[in-house]
Formats: sequence, C-alpha cells, structure tokens
Amino acid sequence: MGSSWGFDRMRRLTRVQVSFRSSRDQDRVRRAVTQRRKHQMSLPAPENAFVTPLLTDFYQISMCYAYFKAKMHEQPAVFELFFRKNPFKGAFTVLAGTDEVLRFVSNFKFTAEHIAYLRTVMPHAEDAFFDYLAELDCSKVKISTIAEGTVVFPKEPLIRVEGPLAVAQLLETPLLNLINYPSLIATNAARMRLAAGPTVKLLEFGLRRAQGPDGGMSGSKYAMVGGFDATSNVLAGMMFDIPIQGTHAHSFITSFTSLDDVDDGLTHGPVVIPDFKQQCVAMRERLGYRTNDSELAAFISYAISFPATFLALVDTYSTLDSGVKNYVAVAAVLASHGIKPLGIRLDSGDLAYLSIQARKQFREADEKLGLDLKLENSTIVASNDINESILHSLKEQKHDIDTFGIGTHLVTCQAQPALGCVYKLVQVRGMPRIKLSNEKDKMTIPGLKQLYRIHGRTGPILDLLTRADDPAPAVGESIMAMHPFQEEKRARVTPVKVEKLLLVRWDGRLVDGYTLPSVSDTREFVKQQLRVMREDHIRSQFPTPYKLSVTQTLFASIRKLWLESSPVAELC
Ligand SMILES: Nc1ncnc2c1ncn2[C@@H]1O[C@H](COP(=O)(O)OP(=O)(O)OP(=O)(O)O)[C@@H](O)[C@H]1O
Ligand SMILES: O=P(O)(O)OC[C@H]1O[C@H](OP(=O)(O)OP(=O)(O)O)[C@H](O)[C@@H]1O
Ligand SMILES: O=C(O)c1cccnc1
Ligand SMILES: [Mg+2]
Repeated sequence: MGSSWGFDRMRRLTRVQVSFRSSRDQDRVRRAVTQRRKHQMSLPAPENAFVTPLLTDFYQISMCYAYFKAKMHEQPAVFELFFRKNPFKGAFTVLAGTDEVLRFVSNFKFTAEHIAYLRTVMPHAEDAFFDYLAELDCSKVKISTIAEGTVVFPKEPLIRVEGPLAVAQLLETPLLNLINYPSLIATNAARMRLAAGPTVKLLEFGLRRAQGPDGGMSGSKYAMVGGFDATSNVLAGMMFDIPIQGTHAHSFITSFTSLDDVDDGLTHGPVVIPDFKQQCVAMRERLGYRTNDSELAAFISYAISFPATFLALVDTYSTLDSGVKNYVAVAAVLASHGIKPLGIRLDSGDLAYLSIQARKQFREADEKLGLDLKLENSTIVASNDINESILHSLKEQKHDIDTFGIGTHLVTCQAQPALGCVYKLVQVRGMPRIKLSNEKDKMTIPGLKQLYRIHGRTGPILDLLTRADDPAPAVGESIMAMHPFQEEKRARVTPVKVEKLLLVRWDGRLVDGYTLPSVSDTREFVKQQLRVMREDHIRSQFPTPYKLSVTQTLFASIRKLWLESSPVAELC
C-alpha cells in the first residue's frame, strides 16, 4: 500500500527542489528511484512518509562523517536495541513496530533532496562523503528481531543490527522512534485488556486527544495489537484493515429541540413503520415515563437512520431519569417490530452504579411490557476518562458494562508517556564491547548473542541469553541459568520447550519466506502469550519480575570484559 499522511507534503517538497538539481543530481535521483523500486519489490515504504534516513538526530550524520573520515565506516559492528525497565510499573512489555523497522530498512535511501540539504548544514564536509551517502543502503546490513507482538523483558536484544559501523549507527534514532511508541501503546492496551477481563469489548477512541496524526494512527493500530476490538479512527480502519465502530455525540442530541424536529416513519428492509414517532411516544406513555422530549426526538431520529444498530448516548440531560428511559421507549418499539436495538452509552457519572441501574430499568421494562422483547440484553457502553486503574476499580464494583470506549489515557499513555528503549554498540571489528555504569542495571551485555525462551510444563520460566556460538539449549537438558551480573544468583532449569527468539528477518534483503504479520494475527499472538504467562508476572500491582538469565560462558565473557574495562584506582 505505502500511502501515508505525510506523503503530499513530501511530494510538495520534492517539487520545489527539482529546479535546483544539477544533471549529476538528476542521475542520482534516477539511480535512487530505480533502487527504490527494486527495494519496494521486497517491502512497501513505511506507513508514514516522514520515516526516511533524515528522520534522525543530527549527531548520527556527524558521527557517520567522522567514521567516514577515520575510514572506520565499513568496519563490522553489532548494535542492540533494548529497554532497561518495563513501563507502567509492570513486569512485561509487548514488542511492536518491528514491521515498520523492516519497511524502513528495506527502503533506506538518501534522496538527492536529502543530500542537497545535508550539504547546506555540513558545508565543510568532503564531496566524497555525500557521494558515499547517495549510494548508501542496507544491502550490507543484517537485522534480527524478536517477532512482532512478543512479550519481552528488560535488557533483551529486541532488535540486533549487524553491518558496517556507519550505516548501523545511522539506524539508531529511526529504529528507536519506530519501536518505542508502538511498544508502549501495545503494552498499555494489553494491560487495559487484562484489567477489563477477556469478555468485555474495548473500543479505542483516542484520535482527538492523540499526539498528532502519527500518534493517532499508531495509537489505533497498536491498541488493536494489545487486545482492543475496534477503533473509532476511520483512516486506521482503511489502512490497517481493522474494525471501526462508533456511537454519537452530545451535539447530536442537543441539536434537537422538540419532537417536531423529527420525521414520523421508519423503514428497515421489509419492515415499514409509518407512525414510528407516534409509537415511540405512545410507548413512553405506556411505560409511565416523563422524559425530555428533545432527547426522545434525537433518539427516534437516530433509530430512523440506524434501525439495526440503534445505540443511544443517554447522559445529556439525566441518565436515569431521561436518557435510559427514552432509550427503552424507542428500543421497545424497534424490538416489537422484530428489529433488535443495540444499547446505550454512558459518558459521565458513576459508571458502575449507572450501568447496574440502567440494566435494572431494562429488566423492569421487559417485565412491565411482557412482550419478551429482551431489552435486558442491550449493550451498555461506557466512556469518559477511563484508565487502567478505573477498569480495575469498576470490576471490583461489579459493574454491568459490556463495552468500554477509551481514548485519552490509552493513546497518550498518561501513566507513562515514553518507553526508554536504547540502542547500544555491543561488538566492533569482532570484539565485544561493554558500557560500564555505576548502576549495574545500566551496564550493557557485550558481544553477539542469541536469546531463547525456556518453557516449563505450564509456560515460560525464563529467557536465556547465550553467546551466539554457544550450543542452543535443548529440551530435557539441564542448564545453569546465571544472573547477568551477580554470580551467586543462579538456578538450574530443564526446558520442556525451547523457543529461539531473535530471528534474522533482513540479510541485505528480506529473508526468503518472511511476510509481515497482519494486525489481527499479531493481536492473536499477544493474546495467546498472555494466556500462558504466570499470573504474578502480568498482574498490574507489584508484579514479580520475569528472569533474564545468561549461560555460564556468557557470564564469564561479561566478567572478563568488565574487569578488563574497569580502571584500577590508585589510592594515596
Ligand atoms: N464507579 C466508578 N469508580 C471509579 N471511577 C469511576 C467510576 N465511575 C466513573 N469513574 C471515573 O471517574 C471520573 C469522573 O470524572 P468527572 O467527575 O470529571 O466526570 P463526570 O462529572 O462524571 O462527567 P463530565 O464531567 O464529563 O460530565 C472519570 O475518570 C470516570 O472514568
Ligand atoms: O474520555 P476519553 O477516554 O478520552 O474517551 C473519549 C471521549 O471523547 C468524547 O467526548 P469528549 O471528551 O470530546 O467530550 P465530553 O467529555 O465533554 O463528552 C467521548 O464522549 C469520550 O468521553
Ligand atoms: O463513537 C463514539 O462514541 C466516540 C468516538 C470517539 C470519541 N468519543 C466517542
Ligand atoms: Mg471527555
């Protein structure tokens, strides 16, 4: 597909630059276009057209130039992308955004416009550097990633980049940008799903409060990955093939001023009810309700437009004294003609109490009418500033809500606005590198490594980092699993199942047979994993940390490099 919300602007920029191009530049553009087409045969461009090699921090380009000047740019390097702490005071994170990373890498190319701009900001740099940038792509780069949607833990290499030092360095900022927010949103959504329980429906309503168009689009996509059921975002529905849903707003209700504002008749397929309005008013009478007329008019009008999906926003004037009763009057008429009404949306007040009272009113109406209309089964949707802890609290209060609409807290991740993924060099010219820190948690784990998930009988027990050339752990063979930095912390484990987590997806080109997973496949994958994780690892409050261990050989390598790299203080 490759269409994107930044595309028109990029096209305009391109057009402005065209007249300044020299014939040498034009050749480069032609080469770049051919190259781009070749790459697009493997993967489409990133979803957002801002995602280009220039979507980076200036220091990446500066370092690239310095590597180039020092003739280090082609030296083989290995970088790892990881985070040090789970978000939301939790013990797990859902990895997301790897699909966009692969699309970015697949299309990585500086355009002639990019290079013309870089010349203006680096006037002293040699021409040869810009010629080098113009030719640069990811054909010498190897990217391994953990699968999209995997439940991951601190210090695990989520993405490993092997390749020439300069280009691998250039990938730092865009890769972090492409992983941090999607993983944060997917984790936030997964936590909300755990808090709400498996049976309620979750709708993402965040577009209006999201951090710009990209925040809105990513919010909708990755909320689905984390376990939401649908979004209100129409463009996200079209682009990501995800279900869209919606109700209506207070302005629709307040735009009606009296029953005169609404037509009489309703038609739905073969069902024609010429005096629908009169029937609704009569039903209200029969039920003994005294409600707001203009609200009833709005509901009747909405039912005429959407007979089979009639869902009314009930809190505009008085939820229990008007909104719910007006819904019941209209719903009863629809149901008596064989058209099933959908339900109500609560958008203020005590959502647990109101949901229970609304259901009670549905039941009482069923009993009073005695027509077997089953209004009791109407759906109750609740929205209004809902967050994870409110979901837990509503559950404790035994709410009677079927569907939650959640916006602001979900897409802005108000509880923790950023995931702190970092990108660190772990090997250069074949030599493992370590970054020391006074805080052990901030030390890097050096060298080329592999990551395995070790399962016991009921699910994952720990993740094991090995040196890349260590033998893979095997089912039934006992392993000593060591804490990465504390020798006394170790355990023996005999795997029932071993899962290799870090998989090569790009090796100069997309590896044969790999296709990007759909949003719904990833969503299902997240769900399956959370089903088998130990409950104390995924609980919302004070969860038990999941173990990341290393093999004895990796432990020894870390130790050796640690000692070699630590200067010995001279005391005097
Ligand atoms: N039973 C409940 N338990 C815990 N939190 C609740 C419950 N019912 C509602 N809430 C939350 O309490 C907050 C109520 O916010 P606030 O008082 O601003 O809204 P309101 O007055 O009900 O509605 P509005 O201001 O939109 O008319 C919301 O975050 C809502 O999700
Ligand atoms: O509360 P959120 O989780 O962000 O969910 C989306 C909110 O957006 C809509 O109204 P809006 O907030 O625009 O206006 P209102 O609160 O005054 O109804 C909707 O009625 C929800 O309340
Ligand atoms: O469809 C809705 O009810 C909706 C959509 C977005 C935001 N608030 C509500
Ligand atoms: Mg609001």
